[in-house]
Amino acid sequence: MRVDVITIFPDYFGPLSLSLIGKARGSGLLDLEVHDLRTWTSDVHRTVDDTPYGGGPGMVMRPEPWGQALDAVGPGTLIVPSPVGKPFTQADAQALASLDHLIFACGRYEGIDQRVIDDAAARMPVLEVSLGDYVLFGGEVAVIVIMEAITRLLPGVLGNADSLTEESHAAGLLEAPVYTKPASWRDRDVPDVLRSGDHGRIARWRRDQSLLRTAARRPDMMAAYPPSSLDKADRKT
Ligand SMILES: COc1ccc(Cn2ccc3ccc(-c4cc(N)[nH]n4)cc32)cc1
Repeated sequence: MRVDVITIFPDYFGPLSLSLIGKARGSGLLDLEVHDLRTWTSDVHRTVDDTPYGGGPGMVMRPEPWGQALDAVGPGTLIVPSPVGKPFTQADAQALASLDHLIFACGRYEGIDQRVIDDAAARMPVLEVSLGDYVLFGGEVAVIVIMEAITRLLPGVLGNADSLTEESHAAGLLEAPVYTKPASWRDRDVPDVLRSGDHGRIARWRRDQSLLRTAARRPDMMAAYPPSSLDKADRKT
């Protein structure tokens, strides 16, 4: 997978050289390049922002540098983190993980001139995505989160591919609690079922825990939970 990131803060992406993403880059599974948007400015001050038409607080990112940057690195699938974007989901991560070329546009200030998005959409798929109902300073942190969600789905990145097949978020539920040694810690014991060796019982316990957690913490996920995936044992009689 080829990924181009365009930003005015390239140093924000140091974390993408670490851990499993760093290994994926080193092994060639992920070909990632970070570009400084100011590369495509032409004035002595390398200006990337200007005052908003119609007035209002803050500054807006100018269209010219963005247009030239996207011309240079595109075409590909353009992902623009934004407070007004579609909520980013695991399904989105799975869909994006199957693509060949992603381009991330990291906005700052009050955002990017809308004409940049409209012009790009005329020649490549564009997704404006939100990470949640809170406001960040810019798109960089969102890109790091999205890149983690996508990269862990790339074949060969996670040593234990089972982690993905059993992932409950992909199945529409929250994960069950996890435990490791010691069996007893500060007078708190690991649930006996997890030490029973009875894999069928363990699977049912984990499923029940996932359903309980999802019902308690994410009624929205519970409401959307596909009844077709309920085992007979889970169906309400
Ligand atoms: C319209 O009001 C605002 C517009 C922009 C901003 C700051 N800002 C600039 C670019 C940018 C990119 C993504 C995000 C973001 C994404 C999520 N889920 N929260 N915040 C924030 C961003 C603040 C407020």
